[in-house]
Amino acid sequence: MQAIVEKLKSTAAATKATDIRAAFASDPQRFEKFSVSAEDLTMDFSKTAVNAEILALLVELAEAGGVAEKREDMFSGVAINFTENRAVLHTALRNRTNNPVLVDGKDVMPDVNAVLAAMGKFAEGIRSGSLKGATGKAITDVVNIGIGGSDLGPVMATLALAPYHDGPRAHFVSNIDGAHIADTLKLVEPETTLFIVASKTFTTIETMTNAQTARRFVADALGDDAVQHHFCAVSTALDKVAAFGIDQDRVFGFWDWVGGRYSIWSAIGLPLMIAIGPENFGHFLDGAHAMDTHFRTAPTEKNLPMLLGLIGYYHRNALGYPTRAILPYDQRLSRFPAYLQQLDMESNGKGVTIDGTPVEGQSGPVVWGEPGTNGQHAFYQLIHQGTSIIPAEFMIAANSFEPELRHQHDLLIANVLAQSEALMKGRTFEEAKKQLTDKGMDDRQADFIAPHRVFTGNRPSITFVYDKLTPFAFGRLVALYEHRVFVEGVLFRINSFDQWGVELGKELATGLLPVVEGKESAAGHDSSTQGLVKTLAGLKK
Ligand SMILES: O=P(O)(O)OC[C@H]1O[C@](O)(CO)[C@@H](O)[C@@H]1O
Repeated sequence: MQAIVEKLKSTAAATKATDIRAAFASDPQRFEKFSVSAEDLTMDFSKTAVNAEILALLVELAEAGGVAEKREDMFSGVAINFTENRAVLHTALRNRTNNPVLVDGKDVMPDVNAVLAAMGKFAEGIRSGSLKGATGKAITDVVNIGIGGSDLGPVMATLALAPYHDGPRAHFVSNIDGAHIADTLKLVEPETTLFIVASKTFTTIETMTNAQTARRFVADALGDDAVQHHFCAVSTALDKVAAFGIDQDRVFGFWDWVGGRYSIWSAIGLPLMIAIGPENFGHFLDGAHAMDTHFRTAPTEKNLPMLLGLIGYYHRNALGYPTRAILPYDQRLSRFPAYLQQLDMESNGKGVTIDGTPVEGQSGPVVWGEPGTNGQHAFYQLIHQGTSIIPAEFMIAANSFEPELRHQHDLLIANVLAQSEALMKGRTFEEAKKQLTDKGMDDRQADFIAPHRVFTGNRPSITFVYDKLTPFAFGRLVALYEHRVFVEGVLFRINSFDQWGVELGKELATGLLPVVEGKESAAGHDSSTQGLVKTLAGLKK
């Protein structure tokens, strides 16, 4: 692998691959050569430092890394999450062909389908008003209580598919900060609210604490007996849910082979299903399944997740770019960057390979972003003229849900195209100076000002274009990014499916609570922690 990385570096230098502007100038066919489509979804990577030689090396890299073999291991239920001895089968949750998927010799599809059917029945009951609250009133508000993968997927997806939202209002509470649940409870009435307690493990302190607060909210207003009518749960830990006191017929299970950050396709998607209905939820699964099939069958040079992952790896390890910006030109994808932060950084933010040795080179980049055009008026300055190169990933639909505002959508499209063009082309000193002198500035002053108006250009971006953000298109987009993370993880030679890096802080927080509450001394903690405990205690009212 390292040999191919070295070859990528030397080839990029020898072929001047990073001079993207020159590549466009010399090849009018560049877009045709370096873009791929699957149905209405097109990925344009012509504005990256890729040329025929680099592409050939990336294909070689995928082969050397054994990506195709690992991909089959994942789809066929091999326990590739070896540190937890688990298969990784979120793809089974959207396996719309229903072909058997075996885990330890047992087909998981009957269970998957049974939970999906139970979710559908429950969601329809809430949506139609046949499942009522304790006082006989229909449910008008659903509050999902979860964190990480038990929150980010549902909240991001419910927002993304807002045009399909015809069920009760949806709210999401995640933070242990009491402000989050307090502000949410002000918006809802106990009699007409359903709380979904969503936790894979059913031990997460944030979720359990918020769930207890919500339970008091219902019990104080309507009595203890009412609680069962206003709660349901989603978890893999059915025994723990029973101990919380939620009725068995209001519990929707999933399995340890579904990672938290890959769980939106499971019963964790219940708030989304209640919001948009089971049929649209099914289209969302269909879209992901279409991407799974594409990922599994398309040749590497035409395979969207493969190319996205290979270019991501190339950016990180051959070109040394430390971050990437996710820039959806779609307000409804405003939480997509946050969702991808967990998906990507919790999966690939590791420093140890599957052999237990340090990662050679770099693993996952910092992922960040905001929707356009808001980002343009905030941090794009740095992307265009800063000293770090930040590969940008743009996404835009050809059609919006507001045909009456077509002129606004055309403006949005013009903006996204302008950004990728500006990043690639830039503006030379001569061009900048001419603009100034054309406006009447004298030569000396123009020489002084022009350097500040130079854009180096050659800044890479990938643009995704699709028809419209339907449930199908959205499911396909999320699955595309999941598989990209997979491809990069294989190339980094890490286990993308555990998350031990979140444990230490959790353990220390548990130990620090009695110290913060003043029940135990801070002795034994470092002097900074002791000092902060003391300062906070001094301010405590
Ligand atoms: O669904 P749970 O078990 O409450 O976990 C929530 C989140 O916490 C994490 O374990 C990280 O702390 C995530 O991986 C997970 O999505």
